[in-house]
Amino acid sequence: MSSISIAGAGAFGAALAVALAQAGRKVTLWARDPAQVAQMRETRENPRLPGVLLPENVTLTTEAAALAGGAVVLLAVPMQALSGFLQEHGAVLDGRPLVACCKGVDLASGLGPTAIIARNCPAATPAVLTGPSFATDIAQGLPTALTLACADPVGPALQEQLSTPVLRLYRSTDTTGTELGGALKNVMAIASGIVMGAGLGESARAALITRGFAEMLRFARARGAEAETLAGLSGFGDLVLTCTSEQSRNFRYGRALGQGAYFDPRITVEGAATARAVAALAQAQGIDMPVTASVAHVIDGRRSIAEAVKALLSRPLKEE
Ligand SMILES: NC(=O)C1=CN([C@@H]2O[C@H](COP(=O)(O)OP(=O)(O)OC[C@H]3O[C@@H](n4cnc5c(N)ncnc54)[C@H](O)[C@@H]3O)[C@@H](O)[C@H]2O)C=CC1
Ligand SMILES: O=C(CO)COP(=O)(O)O
Repeated sequence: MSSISIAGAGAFGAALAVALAQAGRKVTLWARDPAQVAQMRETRENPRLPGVLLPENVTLTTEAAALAGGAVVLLAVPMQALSGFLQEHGAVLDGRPLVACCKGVDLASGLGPTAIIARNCPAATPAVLTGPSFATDIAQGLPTALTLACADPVGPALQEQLSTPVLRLYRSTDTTGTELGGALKNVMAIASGIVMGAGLGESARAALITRGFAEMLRFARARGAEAETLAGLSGFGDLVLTCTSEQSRNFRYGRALGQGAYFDPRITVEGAATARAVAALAQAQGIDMPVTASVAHVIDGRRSIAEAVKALLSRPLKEE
């Protein structure tokens, strides 16, 4: 029985733990907060996944050293926490496959998760697991398909280790395209939420998703990704899911912006920091990213939504 370690016991880390344990894997799930671990040990539930029991073969720990027992380690902390997590604990994790399960671009460095892994754990094999999947769906055992990207020949073995009868992984070697698909779709989900919250209509949302996808493709290709990757689960697939579902936190955050409503700042919204990071990278490299720039402007209060919409609609007419 292969053993899998998961760092980060939020909604996604816990959901993956449930899915993999139910498929017979021995799972070690790490969280930094001793009170949260004590509560999960007692109730066998994760507060973000009410009603879902953590199987017996999930061991809960606050000791990062215990993660080193896994043949594979999944990194399910939020993107902006990944660098700090690996600076603190990378030494015990180095030398094995480290699979980033977070979506975004690090604001401080402009790097994606695989580059953050490589920088902190030079002997590790970086990989990415991402695609259209709400944690609650995975935890309930609903059918889900994800992309597992790894540039190393160990990719097929990882795919086997992390697939289950209901969690179907497709393999890729394009780590750049795969991680950018997951990062950029969150920015578009915020934009989509803004459109709906501001009452701009479903036609405007369809236009936004389509032009947003063109922009995702432009940015990813400029950074060496393959266009086909962006047309897959971790680009198009996750874009469709999060731009159209009220379950998406990025969508709900955008909708609150569009409505001028309050949004709880404790909720993880990966697209906010990523919009800022990508807008800065695109500007520095001369890549046209009007939707991303508008999202960054609105989030930072540099433009009202009305101003952002006016600016987008008054761009010079062009070929599709
Ligand atoms: N929730 C979902 O449906 C899905 C989430 N993801 C991705 O998974 C990643 C994690 O998201 P969620 O689990 O949903 O977030 P969450 O908000 O449910 O949980 C985040 C967890 O990370 C912990 N954490 C925060 N900062 C930390 C740090 N510095 N060191 C260690 N732990 C830290 C928090 O205590 C919390 O337990 C994100 O990148 C998200 O995009 C991917 C697919 C689905
Ligand atoms: O990435 C996700 C689904 O694939 C989850 O989306 P949110 O982070 O917007 O909730």
